[in-house]
Amino acid sequence: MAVEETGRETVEEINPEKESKSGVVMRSESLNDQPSPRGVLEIPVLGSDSDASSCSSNSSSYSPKKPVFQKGNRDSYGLQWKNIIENIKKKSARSFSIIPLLSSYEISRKNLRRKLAKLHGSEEEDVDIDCITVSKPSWKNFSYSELAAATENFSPENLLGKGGHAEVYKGRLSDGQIVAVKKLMRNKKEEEDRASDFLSELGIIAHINHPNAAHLIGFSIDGGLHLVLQFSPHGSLTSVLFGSPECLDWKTRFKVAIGIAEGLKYLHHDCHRRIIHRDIKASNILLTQDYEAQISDFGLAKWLPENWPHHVVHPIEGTFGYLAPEYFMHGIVDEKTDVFSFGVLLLEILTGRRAVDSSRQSLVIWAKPLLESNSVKELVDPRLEDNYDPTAMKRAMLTASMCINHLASMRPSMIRVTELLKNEDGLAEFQQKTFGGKAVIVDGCDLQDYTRTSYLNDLNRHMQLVME
Ligand SMILES: Nc1ncnc2c1ncn2[C@@H]1O[C@H](COP(=O)(O)OP(=O)(O)OP(=O)(O)O)[C@@H](O)[C@H]1O
Repeated sequence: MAVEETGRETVEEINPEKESKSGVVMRSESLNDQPSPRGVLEIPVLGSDSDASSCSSNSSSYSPKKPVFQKGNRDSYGLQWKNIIENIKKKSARSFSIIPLLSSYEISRKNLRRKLAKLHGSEEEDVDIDCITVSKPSWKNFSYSELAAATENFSPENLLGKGGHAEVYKGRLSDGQIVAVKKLMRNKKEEEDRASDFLSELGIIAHINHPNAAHLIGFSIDGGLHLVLQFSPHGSLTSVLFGSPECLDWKTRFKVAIGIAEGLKYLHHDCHRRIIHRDIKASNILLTQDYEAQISDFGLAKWLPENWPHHVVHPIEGTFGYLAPEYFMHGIVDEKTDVFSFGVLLLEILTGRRAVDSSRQSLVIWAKPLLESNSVKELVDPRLEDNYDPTAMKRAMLTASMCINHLASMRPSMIRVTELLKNEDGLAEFQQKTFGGKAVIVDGCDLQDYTRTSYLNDLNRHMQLVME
């Protein structure tokens, strides 16, 4: 069953993002580091299932766990979640001029009840969603004054970064903890849409718990919408990879690549409902003190119930250069959309080149022939010189090749990607054979499909549309 989702048709047009004739909301953030606003949220406020699913792990010793559905147990977590929603509803009623949240809340509860009934194979009326709670540590509900004090009144000196719909400030809480405060900006977007975006991001980020995913500390709905996140001292991968005169060494690059792969594997395979991030890119990868990669910015993320092979969304949002062909051509969203973006990100890590360079050349288009001819030296970031592990580099190149396959079905799952990168099953299954002097990957990839130029044609056509 494919689920067609037609989000609101409003699209912001703030440079460098623009809506193409094909109805695609594009970001060209790799051209510069301008904000990349987004226009639409497709996840219903509460019917997003976000209140009914959980994925947890212990960050010190991670072991994926399925969520615990506890019927009839209105414990603190259930109440807390309910209170958040109620609070935002109240705030919305007070400070937002338009309040469809109340009605959409009821509709979403209905949706959730229906979906759960389907999953449980029971009648809709039988499912009591009020009683579905999950075990999870609590997050703090901050007041505006606490966050203002922590960030010195959101002073520009504490500004860590600015995205399309948020400003992120460094802050010190009263107990001394250093945090990142993500403040949703008031832009062209309707207030109600921002509240929905906030709930959607909160709903997902609050339910994930993995060393390679951003960690939520709390939130605030006082004086604006804020997420309080663990602070990442090295900022984003963009700044470390492209914005620093120092060359990121190979070992760290490879560790970051594996971390992102592990984080995506967790989102796709270890959560009760699969989570598709939809905006995997270098600026959404944060780095901890010891360069552990953390996937952040779940503003576009979507839940995908087990019996839904994919979503079909419109309009299409994302960042130019990272989008899979089936997504930008047809709006199809599933795990393989993220796998493609991961492939592009992996190429950025290997080559030191951006997904789209200053002359608007796509990294995928540039790298494909080099990957096919196994031209390691031409492909690898020249700043690395010869300081890399050639075997690991080869594995990474092969993995990237597979991830950017234009056919979604040919791309590996993130489980396979982590195995490949970590060489868990050796390179045997994944050898190269030489055909007419060309090295070609033969890991289940159809040779003809792999070497077809249709992706390049699609991408070129798409690029023309976007740039028009
Ligand atoms: N926890 C954090 N620690 C340190 N820096 C952070 C943190 N979170 C975000 N940042 C910085 O702020 C920038 C913007 O954050 P984020 O991507 O969440 O905003 P956004 O508006 O959602 O972006 P987008 O345009 O992708 O939607 C990041 O690229 C990063 O540089």
